[in-house]
Amino acid sequence: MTGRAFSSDSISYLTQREAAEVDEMLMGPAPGFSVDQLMELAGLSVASAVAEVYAPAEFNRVLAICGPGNNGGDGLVAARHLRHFGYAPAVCYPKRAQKPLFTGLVTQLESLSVPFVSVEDLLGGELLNGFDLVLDAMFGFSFCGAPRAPFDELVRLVACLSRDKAERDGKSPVVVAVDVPSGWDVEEGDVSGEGIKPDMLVSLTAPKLCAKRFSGAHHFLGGRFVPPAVAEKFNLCLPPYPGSAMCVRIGKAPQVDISALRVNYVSPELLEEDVEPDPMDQFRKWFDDALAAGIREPNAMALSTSGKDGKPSSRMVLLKGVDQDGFVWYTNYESRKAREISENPNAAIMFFWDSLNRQVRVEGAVEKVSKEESEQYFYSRPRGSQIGALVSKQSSVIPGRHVLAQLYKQLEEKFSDGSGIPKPGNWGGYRLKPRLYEFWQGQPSRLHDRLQYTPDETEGKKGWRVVRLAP
Ligand SMILES: NC(=O)C1=CN([C@@H]2O[C@H](COP(=O)(O)OP(=O)(O)OC[C@H]3O[C@@H](n4cnc5c(N)ncnc54)[C@H](OP(=O)(O)O)[C@@H]3O)[C@@H](O)[C@H]2O)[C@@H](O)CC1
Ligand SMILES: Cc1cc2nc3c(=O)[nH]c(=O)nc-3n(C[C@H](O)[C@H](O)[C@H](O)COP(=O)(O)O)c2cc1C
Ligand SMILES: Cc1ncc(COP(=O)(O)O)c(C=O)c1O
Ligand SMILES: [K+]
Repeated sequence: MTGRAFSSDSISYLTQREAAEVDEMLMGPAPGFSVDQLMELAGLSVASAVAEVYAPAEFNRVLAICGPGNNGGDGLVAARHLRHFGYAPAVCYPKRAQKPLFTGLVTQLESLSVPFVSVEDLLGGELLNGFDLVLDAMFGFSFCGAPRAPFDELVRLVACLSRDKAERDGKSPVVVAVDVPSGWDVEEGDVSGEGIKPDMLVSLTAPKLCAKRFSGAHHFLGGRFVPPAVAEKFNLCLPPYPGSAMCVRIGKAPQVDISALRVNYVSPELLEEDVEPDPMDQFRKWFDDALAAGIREPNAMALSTSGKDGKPSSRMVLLKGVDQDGFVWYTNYESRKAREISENPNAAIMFFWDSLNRQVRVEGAVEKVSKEESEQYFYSRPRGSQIGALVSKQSSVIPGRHVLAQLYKQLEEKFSDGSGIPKPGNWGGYRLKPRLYEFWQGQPSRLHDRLQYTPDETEGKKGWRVVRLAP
């Protein structure tokens, strides 16, 4: 019934030879990829990984240093995607490959007005300090020996950069290595001690052995194109990519200073004259915005209740209906929340729509929905969830997961003829009838917009009064 989480200890690392063999197979008769395809996906995954860690607002000026082989090609592709992501990349590409694939990549960058800088420009002065991020795409898994000119100087320059970081003013660029940190032995790592010391490594296809020696903060895997046949042939154990992501973090979780975690919200102004007179209409508008923004489960809301002891408790529930009478969700009528609601009908719900910088608070009294309404919803649920509702004595203490699995199996067998699963008597909906709403939208310097609605009656006509609250 359940899958086990991927353990980063079990991930495969490739020798230099295996890396070349995987490459060869990928471009062999089956699966028959072209180098252009793989390079495009590799470069896109590098750009995605960079964007996941280093936001364009803070790390805007990127220098991609590109080598003579395919690692350099990945750098050219990544620079193009970074440009589209809102970065301002420049490229240093001293030994240009003459194949159409590479000349095309250069033309594409030129057509985006991405500047090319020379080695002399970089070596000559402080130019490197003008960048926020250096992308090392000099050498990948075919590197061997010591870097030859002009890359010897470039590797030295980037290596100094990372080495001296502690002594500089903290403004020197971060370094992101593509597949293999340049100057490193593909298997043994930085044996000469003269390789670069990246802050981030994006391994492609599968990490190479040298990645075991990587001690920077961020290790990602990209190159989401390995078909099962190739993975099986090379016995590759690779982590799953989340959702539609082009990259996945494979290193340790980043160390962060929790107190420094903050986002400066920037949104359009939320003005009194722009909101709907009826807060339910305003809620629907914002809910539609949340749907359009692709927020996962925009109907997830925090529900706070408190029983007769006055001690509040909160949990998430899913909004399953909204109409002029209020907000509906479904649950177990013998759960903790149900007990608290039976003792005190006053409750609060809250939505937070992260990518929109929006929060909605609603307060009011709660009552059960009719049995018919609960039944109608119950029978619309997936069969598994219906059985789940029968299985779970919500909020009661149970000895272990096995109890749930056992009962689930029994009930599955009991109803294996496909007959309808009856709604348990202790399962149903609640409706919160609003008497207060607050629409919050995040703004810079914590000077957020807050518009609060409370019921109002003017000249016998029922409506809502809107006031602005200090943030
Ligand atoms: N399926 C995959 O795996 C995918 C792989 N992809 C990417 O391809 C990368 C491998 O590319 P690659 O084979 O072209 O080799 P790479 O490492 O770029 O360098 C070779 C060049 O460097 C040169 N060179 C070597 N040593 C040198 C030295 N000491 N000093 C100076 N130069 C030296 C060498 O010149 P040569 O020695 O032949 O004269 C040659 O020109 C891989 O890491 C990944 O990024 C993705 O695009 C897609 C999927
Ligand atoms: C996103 C999300 C949605 C949830 N939706 C519901 C729901 O609609 N109904 C429900 O009973 N529990 C839901 N749960 C589980 C509750 O948070 C909670 O664990 C459960 O209702 C027991 O709470 P209680 O012991 O306070 O009554 C959800 C949890 C999450 C994270
Ligand atoms: C225990 C429980 N009941 C009910 C729900 C409500 O959602 P659905 O009816 O879609 O299962 C959830 C959602 O997470 C839940 O966890
Ligand atoms: K590299």
